[in-house]
Amino acid sequence: MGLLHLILSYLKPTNILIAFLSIIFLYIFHFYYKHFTRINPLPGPLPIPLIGSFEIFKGDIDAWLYRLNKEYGRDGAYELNISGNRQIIITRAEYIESLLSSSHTIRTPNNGLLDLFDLDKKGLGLNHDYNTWKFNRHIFLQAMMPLTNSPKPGNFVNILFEEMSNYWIDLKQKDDIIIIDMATWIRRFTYDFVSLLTTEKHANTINSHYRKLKNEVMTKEIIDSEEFAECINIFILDSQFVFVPKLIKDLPFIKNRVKKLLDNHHFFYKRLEEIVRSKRKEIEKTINSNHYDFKSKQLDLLTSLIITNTPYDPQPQKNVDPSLSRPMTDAEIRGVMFDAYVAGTDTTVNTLCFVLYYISHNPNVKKKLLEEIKSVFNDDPNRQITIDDLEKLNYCEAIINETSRIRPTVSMISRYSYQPEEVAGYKWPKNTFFIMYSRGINNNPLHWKDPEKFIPERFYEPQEIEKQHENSFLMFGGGPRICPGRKVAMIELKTLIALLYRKFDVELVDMQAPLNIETSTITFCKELNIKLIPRELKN
Ligand code: HEM
Repeated sequence: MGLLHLILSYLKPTNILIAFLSIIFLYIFHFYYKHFTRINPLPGPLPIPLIGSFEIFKGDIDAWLYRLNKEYGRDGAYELNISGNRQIIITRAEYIESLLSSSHTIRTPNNGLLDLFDLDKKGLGLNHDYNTWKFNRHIFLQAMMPLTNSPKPGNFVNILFEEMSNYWIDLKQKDDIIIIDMATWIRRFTYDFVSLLTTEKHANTINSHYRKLKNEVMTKEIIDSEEFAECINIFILDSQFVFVPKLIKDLPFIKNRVKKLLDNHHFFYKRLEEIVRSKRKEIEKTINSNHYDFKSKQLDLLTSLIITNTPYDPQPQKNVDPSLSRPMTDAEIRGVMFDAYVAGTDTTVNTLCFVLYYISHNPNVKKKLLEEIKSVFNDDPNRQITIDDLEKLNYCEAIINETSRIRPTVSMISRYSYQPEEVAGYKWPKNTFFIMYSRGINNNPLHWKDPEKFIPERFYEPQEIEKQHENSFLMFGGGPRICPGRKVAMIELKTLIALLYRKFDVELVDMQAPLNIETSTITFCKELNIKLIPRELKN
């Protein structure tokens, strides 16, 4: 009692203030001492204690990284401090070889708020736990493969495009010109596409957007779909808040953003759980009716995820690691479904918007694309596009690649090392966080001649392809965590581009306007106003 009394009698406001300032001073001293004595100092901006840099909260992180790339990235590596964590940014193809090897399976350290969002050991994209990631990835690939090799993804694109383009035609303005915000329409398109791919249920968000523009009545089902699609958008736009250090999550300007993201996330998970439960019931009903035939049917992704490694699995795996041979639980399925929606929607939307932007600014490229489309569909410009057609659309694919080289939607691909190793000519201790800055690598003049020029021939002419450094183009990442949706994405994009240019003449409304973008974890096209003129009405 006596000691406590003594301490309290000393606790005057000035003493508290001095103690507080001393702690802050010690923290700052320790922070900069660690910074200036760090191993392998690389060039980069001076960090601010705790925060690292305010730029991360300001919007377009990629524009900032690209500026830093020009200032500090000359030798192929620079460094940043984001939210108190040192990050090594690699901007040269030859330095990322080891990061793409099989020993690199972890994308992020387990810090920030991953556990609060129940993402630390769930799904694929943000899962940092090797064993759960390995199991999820194995089952996801097993479920995805038959779907990717089937005509289904292409058929879904044909069906949805038919629906969407009919709405566009109905929205024609004077002189038969249609003006639309392509980013908004395609965002709905990809959401309906992923819904069909994963559950074979039409989510009707293309329809809801049309109804909204026409001021038509919305059904409850359509409003529900809209809400679900919107929560994907919210997550993608604000996802950097998942990485906020726990220590600062309650600061005034961060707390509300974290809360909003968390509420959105709970809603997202709840809806995914309902989708999984309802599909499971549907499957059980089919099994109980004794009319099931999972072998001859091309299954949707969710059905495959549910029945893999059960007695109803149409393609049971032989000689697999026993830890991979059990069925998934509903929580595990929810985790990978979350990834299919988050990783499989906006990446495609943004890539498509960037493709349209670059084609419009390069009339020679557009001419060559139209010639290719004409040569493939000369027989019938209105028929469905098939897998065989896609194999002939090589220039179209080269345009997609060149667009993703110059303006990737995923520009930061991270790896976290759990063992010491050599990267970019330096020996790094374990627990180092690396970012393969794909926009920097894709635009590095050491790998690409005139990198700022849009030249799809780089990916079309065999002699040009031969010249490329193996890792100088990172559209889908690489190594064990390479994008598992890359084939589906290419099918979706090629089919969509061919359908669009076959049916419409496509022009930008404002040729002077730069791309309207913002980067959180991916670069997001906020709006792209396009003028469409139905082809049969031209000339
Ligand atoms: C143009 C479209 C797309 C682009 C540019 C893209 C790009 C990427 C990139 C760069 C990565 C990181 C790879 C790495 O770390 O090495 C990734 C991961 C991933 N992507 Fe895609 N992606 C696209 C479409 C899709 C689609 C359609 C799906 C699924 C339906 C998908 C599902 C995933 C998943 C689940 C991961 C995490 C994989 C893991 O951590 O194991 N992506 N994607």
